[in-house]
Amino acid sequence: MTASLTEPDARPGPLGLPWPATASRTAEGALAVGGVGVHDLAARFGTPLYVVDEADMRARARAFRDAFTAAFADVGAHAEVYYAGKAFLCRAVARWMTQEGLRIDTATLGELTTALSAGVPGAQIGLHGNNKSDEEIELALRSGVGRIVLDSEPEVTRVADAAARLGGRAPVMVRVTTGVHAGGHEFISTAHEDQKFGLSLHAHDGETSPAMRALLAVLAREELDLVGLHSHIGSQILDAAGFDAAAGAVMALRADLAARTGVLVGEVDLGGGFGVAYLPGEVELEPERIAKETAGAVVRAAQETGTSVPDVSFEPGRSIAGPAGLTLYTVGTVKEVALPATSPDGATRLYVSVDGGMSDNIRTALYDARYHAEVVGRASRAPGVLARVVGKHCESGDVVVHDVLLPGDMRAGDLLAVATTGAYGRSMASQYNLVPRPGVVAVRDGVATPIVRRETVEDLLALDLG
Ligand SMILES: Cc1ncc(COP(=O)(O)O)c(C=O)c1O
Ligand SMILES: N[C@@H](CCCC[NH3+])C(=O)O
Repeated sequence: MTASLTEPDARPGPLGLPWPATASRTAEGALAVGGVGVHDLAARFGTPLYVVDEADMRARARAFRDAFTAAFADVGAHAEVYYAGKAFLCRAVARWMTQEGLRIDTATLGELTTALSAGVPGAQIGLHGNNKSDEEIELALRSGVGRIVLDSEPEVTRVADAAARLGGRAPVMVRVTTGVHAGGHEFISTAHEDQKFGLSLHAHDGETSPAMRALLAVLAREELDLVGLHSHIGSQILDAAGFDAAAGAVMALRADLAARTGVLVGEVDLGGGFGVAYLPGEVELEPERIAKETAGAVVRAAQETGTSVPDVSFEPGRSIAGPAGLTLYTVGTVKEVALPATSPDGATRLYVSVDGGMSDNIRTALYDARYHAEVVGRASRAPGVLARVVGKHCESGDVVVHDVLLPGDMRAGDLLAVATTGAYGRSMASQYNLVPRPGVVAVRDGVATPIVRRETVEDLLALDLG
């Protein structure tokens, strides 16, 4: 049993983290988000349903933009924030982010096309990807994206050749692996990163690192404009120290390139990865704190390397979308399961099955992620019992919430919400067991607006060519 288990609390009033900012309990004990009650949402749109608190998501985007702009203006530099679309992207979200002054980071043809189709100007879009297709590179170039982040040496040639074919130039960044791998509370420094992204700063031949080789190759191609260096160290990071180390490593590479070639790269992107609160009592990495700490780190690195402070950019995804979203489910089977006598969790566990599962939230199965859930359709005075929220899939690992205290009087038909599912929920959803993916509804000022349609079994059959 985890230490973070808290007694279910259905008292009226605002809920606070990990719930969306506008979430509150009505006097009857039901949850409302964005001024819309969960019974209305379930009746109008069905369950499972992803619900996004639009005001919260916009406010989070603004908070990062404002914090980075202010912290870097203080040290004479310009900062841009790219919303990482992989967390959750649809046209409405792309428009919200653009209206709040953010740019959009994309990583595939689908994300790039969605951002463009929302009306985001190409110049405000970045394209990532460790295995970009020709189609992705060409669309990026044709739509005039602000930057293509190169992830390997062959890609230098591929993007330059594509630009030459199209008769234009390509603004590029080079993504480096700094040896800092961060995630959760931990970060470990390693000389090599045994993973697929980016170009190592470590010189295997003792002379020129893959990152430096790629940079020299970029400078040798007249179709390429080297606009920046890029580093992304991990995700769900709650400590600024990893960014400090990464900034130092990237700034050292920037100084080294300048010493070798006279080219001082204008921008450094330190990626995303800012952690959020998934459970009651957890804290998130505050925008002001991470902005001030990274600005300090970049200035220190500039002083140490005797170079100017570059412009910077960041790519938060989870910290903008995650806490603004929840998933609403209807409870089905409720089963009390006897635990082995040796179990530290007590005599029984209540298995609460919901009408979705690992197809709408794979993070629990994939990363052993922890979530918080509450009964949100009613108040209950029943004492909390140790429960596990599971889905409807044919898999014993189909768990949505490992451990949570739920009222002992849980029953079929109850509405249950899982908090902090706004990032990497819908965007990583599957149709496992031919379960159609849930839709997404934005709630704001008492109005619910569907922004992604729920799939139907007919949609699935339409893909099936018989
Ligand atoms: C290159 C890059 N940028 C940004 C992000 C967004 O990360 P997060 O959602 O943790 O902020 C990721 C994902 O980890 C990424 O790979
Ligand atoms: N999808 C992951 C994060 C990966 C971020 C992409 N580089 C998650 O749900 O936590």
